[in-house]
Amino acid sequence: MCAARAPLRRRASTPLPCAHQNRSLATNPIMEVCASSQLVAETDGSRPSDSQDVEGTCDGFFRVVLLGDPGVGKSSLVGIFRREQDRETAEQQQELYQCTLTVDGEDTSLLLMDICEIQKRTDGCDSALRMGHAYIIVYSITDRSSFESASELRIQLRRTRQYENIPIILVGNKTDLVRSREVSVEEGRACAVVFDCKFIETSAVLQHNVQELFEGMVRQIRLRRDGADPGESCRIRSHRKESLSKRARRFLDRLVTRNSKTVLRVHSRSCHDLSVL
Ligand SMILES: Nc1nc2c(ncn2[C@@H]2O[C@H](COP(=O)(O)OP(=O)(O)OP(=O)(O)O)[C@@H](O)[C@H]2O)c(=O)[nH]1
Repeated sequence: MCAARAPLRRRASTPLPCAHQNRSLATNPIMEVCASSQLVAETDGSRPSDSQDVEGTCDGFFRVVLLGDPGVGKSSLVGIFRREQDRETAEQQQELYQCTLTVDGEDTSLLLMDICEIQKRTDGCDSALRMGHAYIIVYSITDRSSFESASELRIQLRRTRQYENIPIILVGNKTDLVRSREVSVEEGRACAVVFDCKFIETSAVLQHNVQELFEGMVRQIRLRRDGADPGESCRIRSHRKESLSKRARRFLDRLVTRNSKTVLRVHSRSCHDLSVL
């Protein structure tokens, strides 16, 4: 069904497809990509056109930005697309990777961007939140504070891209560390429902559900690209806009004050099914 093809693999040291020549680690990779991006939202918050939700790609690449606390496994998830020899000669900061996935018989090229840590030092993730066609927000199931950070990131993203229906997948990584689990599957799912995004748990170390994650992301991108009824999509968006902030804030408050034995009762809807909107 889905196969990662090696030839389009990207290393941070190789040129980006759209005129990002002369890149060095001393420069800011996000700003370089942003500079040529047709997708970057105006800094005054003006509304980008609907067609920019998942179109306007850079040379046919969909920019998928990975966000999340340090150490949750972003590089490890992206690293699964690296070939073995690349890992051996890995530079310290390889944050951009191209890969082409064949999903349901169609190729889709992704530019995976694990760059938030670098960006945090300069503008607190702001440009990373503006430039992605799609987002993967990662937390570690063994680290509750990373789960809370993921929720905060979702709110920030919502604020920054409020008029856009961008694909977002919340990822609970490190499921192999069963005994150290601090965040239950139900909490992850509940968070995704409240925050109106998709959800999956992975183990980068065991490569469990990693392919499903990236396949799912490709499907989410295509579902928006092929969007059925733009009118309906607009209505859904405006409804979401009205209610999400309040729901999200309430959920975060409950997270912070929750008793560890309390079960968050939120119906799962279809947040675990990455092949539907
Ligand atoms: N057991 C286990 N360890 C993992 C998993 N994913 C990542 N790790 C480990 O967690 C540590 C941090 O992983 P990274 O991939 O560097 O995390 P990161 O989110 O990219 O961290 P920053 O680069 O600091 O933002 C490494 O020691 C990884 O080997 C996983 O699924 N299971």
